[in-house]
Amino acid sequence: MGQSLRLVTAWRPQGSSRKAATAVPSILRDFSPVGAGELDLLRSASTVSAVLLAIYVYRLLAPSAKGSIKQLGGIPIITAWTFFTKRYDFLWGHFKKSTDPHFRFQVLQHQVVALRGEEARKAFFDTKSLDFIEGYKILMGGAPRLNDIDVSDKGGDVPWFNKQLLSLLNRKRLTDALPTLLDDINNRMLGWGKTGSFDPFKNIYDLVFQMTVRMASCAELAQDMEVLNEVQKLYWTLEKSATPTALLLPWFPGPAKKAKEAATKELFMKLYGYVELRRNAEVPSSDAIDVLIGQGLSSQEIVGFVLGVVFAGVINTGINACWALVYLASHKDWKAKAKAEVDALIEKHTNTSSPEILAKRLAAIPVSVWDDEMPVMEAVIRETIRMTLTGTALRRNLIEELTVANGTIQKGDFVAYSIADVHLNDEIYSDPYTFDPTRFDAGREEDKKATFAYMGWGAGRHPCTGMKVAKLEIKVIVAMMLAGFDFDIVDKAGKPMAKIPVPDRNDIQQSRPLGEPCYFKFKRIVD
Ligand code: HEM
Repeated sequence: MGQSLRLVTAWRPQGSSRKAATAVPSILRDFSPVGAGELDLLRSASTVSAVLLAIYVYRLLAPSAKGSIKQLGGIPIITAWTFFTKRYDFLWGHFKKSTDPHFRFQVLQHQVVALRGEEARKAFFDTKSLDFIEGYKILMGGAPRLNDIDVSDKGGDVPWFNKQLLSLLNRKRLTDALPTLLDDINNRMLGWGKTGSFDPFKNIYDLVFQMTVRMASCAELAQDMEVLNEVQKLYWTLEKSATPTALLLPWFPGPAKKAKEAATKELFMKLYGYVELRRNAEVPSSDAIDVLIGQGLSSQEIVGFVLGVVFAGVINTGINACWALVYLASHKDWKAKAKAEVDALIEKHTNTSSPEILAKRLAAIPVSVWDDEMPVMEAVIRETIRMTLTGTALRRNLIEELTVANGTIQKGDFVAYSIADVHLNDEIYSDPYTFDPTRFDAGREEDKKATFAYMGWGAGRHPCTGMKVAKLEIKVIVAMMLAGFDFDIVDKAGKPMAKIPVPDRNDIQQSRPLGEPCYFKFKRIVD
């Protein structure tokens, strides 16, 4: 096990490593169920042992019988533990050992099939029998389940959730929300002072949290900083309660389960209070909670919906707002291009000689322009998401036995697809670890090289329904930073970073930089 972990840690899923896996010595070493010292012993053992070893290795290397998917050996609880603690290394470490498009392993009583390759990807995202909610519920955790606190929950009804989301996040509503979102950002930024430094993985997440709550709930909650901070704390308690123990032994009455239930209850009660407050208000507002009340939803349904938006939105939008800024700060040419784009729009859509603050001037740029007339920002966000979104999509096969890439997926099996399989694949993206937004330009279009080669917003049966609001939030945060501040990326000592930060691909929750943390040293240049 130790040896396999070392191999795992050193690996990165570039196409070349897959090719390397076909070289005989590497295969022998990787597939060997014994350590190097033990192999030496075996080499000097009797002919009988050598023959037995040869048969054993042959059986491991021989093509699988039709329909069978190789099963990982080892102790299921240890396999499962690594799947939860270092998911990226776990999946790619095992893929490295073979050229197969799949392998199978056990997580307690559950069977999980990991897939890779174009055929598998297409099946994964297009097949009806592979259920989205069931996949994430058990193998991901995090999001609260109201059923756990004896409250009926529509959270598992994705079409219902999407319908509410689309009714709330249309262009008209985003237009109405834009000035308030920019005010929220500005107020937070005023709190940073005129010069200083901050951890983007704290301050930018705080911003995104407030913006997400603003879009999904009501003004009373979004602007009460004290309650908002409490809600945010509960949110992170829940995100972090998805410990291996809590996921593997959900019935176990340990501290993680207790903390999760207490946080779910408290969060539910707080949000419920705001829904009731709005229900009893004399004058309805245009905030999300009021719209949902107007549509006849019960208070429980509204709380479930608000929680759904927060859990679907905060992490992804937060991660990508942070990394877009980190990549821009690390690539001065792109930072200059993106800033020029924002400055040109301010120039075009606002009166630059007016004394209005930057947030007000940015709010005067129509949402249609934010959506459609920012090619540099679009490419930066697209490339940022390609580089950061390398986590694992999950499904559960609920309806019927399936054959995918010649392997049988039984009814009840879980299925895992690591998005790194496309996003960091050097047969699709040249030099995939380098930030290069021009890879999407006409003439190159690397994201069109294979089926579902770009998975940034999902594909097939479950495309992201929050894309528009997420992009708008990232763009306004980045625009406020570019137009309002001089900022540089620095290390803890305030010195320029020695290397461009890389996301920790095992950090499922926050995708913080691997190794040394980074900070932004800033100076406010436009109020
Ligand atoms: C930069 C931010 C975001 C990124 C990169 C992102 C990415 C994705 C991806 C890759 C999927 C597909 C997952 C899968 O197939 O397993 C997805 C689905 C989804 N996303 Fe997002 N997302 C973002 C923000 C948001 C926000 C802000 C919301 C809600 C307000 C949201 C709501 C959803 C929902 C509801 C689905 C499932 C849709 C369905 O099953 O029909 N996302 N997202």
